[in-house]
Amino acid sequence: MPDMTTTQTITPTTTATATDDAVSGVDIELVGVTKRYPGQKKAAVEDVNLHIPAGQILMLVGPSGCGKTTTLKMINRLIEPSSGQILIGGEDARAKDADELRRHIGYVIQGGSLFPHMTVAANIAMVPQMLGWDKKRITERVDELLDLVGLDPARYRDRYPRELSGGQQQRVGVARGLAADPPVILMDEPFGAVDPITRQRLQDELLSIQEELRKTIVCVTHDFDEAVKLGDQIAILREGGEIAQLDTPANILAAPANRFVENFIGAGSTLKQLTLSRVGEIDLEQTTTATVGESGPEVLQRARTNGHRAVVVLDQRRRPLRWDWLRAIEDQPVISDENHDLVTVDRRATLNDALDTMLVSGHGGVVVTGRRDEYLGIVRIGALVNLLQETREQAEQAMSEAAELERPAAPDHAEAALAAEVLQQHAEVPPTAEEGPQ
Ligand SMILES: Nc1ncnc2c1ncn2[C@@H]1O[C@H](COP(=O)(O)OP(=O)(O)OP(=O)(O)O)[C@@H](O)[C@H]1O
Repeated sequence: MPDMTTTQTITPTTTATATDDAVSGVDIELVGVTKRYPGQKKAAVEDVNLHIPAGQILMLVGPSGCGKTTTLKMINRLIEPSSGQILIGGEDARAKDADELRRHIGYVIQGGSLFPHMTVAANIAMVPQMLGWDKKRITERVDELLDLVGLDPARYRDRYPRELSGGQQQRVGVARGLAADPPVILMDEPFGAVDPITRQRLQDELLSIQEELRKTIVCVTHDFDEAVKLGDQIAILREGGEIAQLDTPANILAAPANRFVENFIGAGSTLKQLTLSRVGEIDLEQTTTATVGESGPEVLQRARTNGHRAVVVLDQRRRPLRWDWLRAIEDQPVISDENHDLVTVDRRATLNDALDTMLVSGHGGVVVTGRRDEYLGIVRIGALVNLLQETREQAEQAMSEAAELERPAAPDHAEAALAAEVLQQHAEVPPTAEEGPQ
């Protein structure tokens, strides 16, 4: 048995232990793993020790060239380690046939990397086909997966990748990674090639899928916010695959282990705290809603009685269509079904995602949706300011405790004050003349 004393172990989080029954992932262990590329003097990855418990997401981040991809690809042996041991579910990965090993490890990369000459269904079905599944089982599985990643099977299964948007291709890539229900999924910059709003959606979807399936996921990203959002734990690597810090996102933000980590996290660690909280975790504000087809004057009266200056218009299935100022309602004898492509956020989005959307909204807030895109409420910048102020107070408390224990200092509270001020200003911006009510 190898010496495990120096292995960095990820402590299971509360969520991981709460529903252990549902975990379909298995443990991964890297023991003294080194990769030396031919002709290179220095090892790309040297003596890495990691233990990723079943059902958790580990995010690998670090500067370019530090060995993230090399570490990831050694797990499914797309890159052969020079030395060390890799255990997946307690079994030695290096003792297995590499092709066989890869059939039981999902692999998702940037852009989905779909085969252009194959339909969506054929792309997803690749591994199940290699595993010899029968046709009926494969067809059912393809449809089930398309549903899971939010694509209507009837509409998309026979399309070719060029007939899909970047985000849809990435969804198919995720479906393909999940196809044979592998316990382990490796992801290399999975959402790197899509626009920020689509990226948020894909991240939210991945979290929702993971809530259900509880795979063991190792994911490389350049985006520290993405690591904070998705990771149960984050490993920050420095050159040679050296682990500068391995911990939960909250702990890394609150107490960076060293100067390298501090620099890597960069400025704005207080604002990054917003990435730790989900929209669904805070009290949503309720505003007046109206349903398409309702009497405009009645809605107007209701909103005025409630003291609201705007109304969220919902379709018959309670999905938000637009956010009208009262002046717009005055022009509608009957509430119209006009769709303004309102940008909403899912309850699983982080407060940071919500802030991005709020800052471009004339309402200083954003509409929040839940299951099946149904309206849940709204969240305003003011609520985030309050949260940051609470975070600052907690940070101050932590700092005084840390000072006693001579631990590294927690987040910079001067920065929190500044951030809160900036947000306060945004919260106070009045609606523009055209948008403004009365
Ligand atoms: N096939 C190869 N042959 C030689 N050296 C390589 C090879 N692949 C990677 N390297 C080197 O190994 C080191 C680690 O590379 P790796 O791709 O794992 O880093 P990374 O952290 O994923 O980088 P990036 O964020 O830029 O993708 C780098 O110095 C790189 O130049």
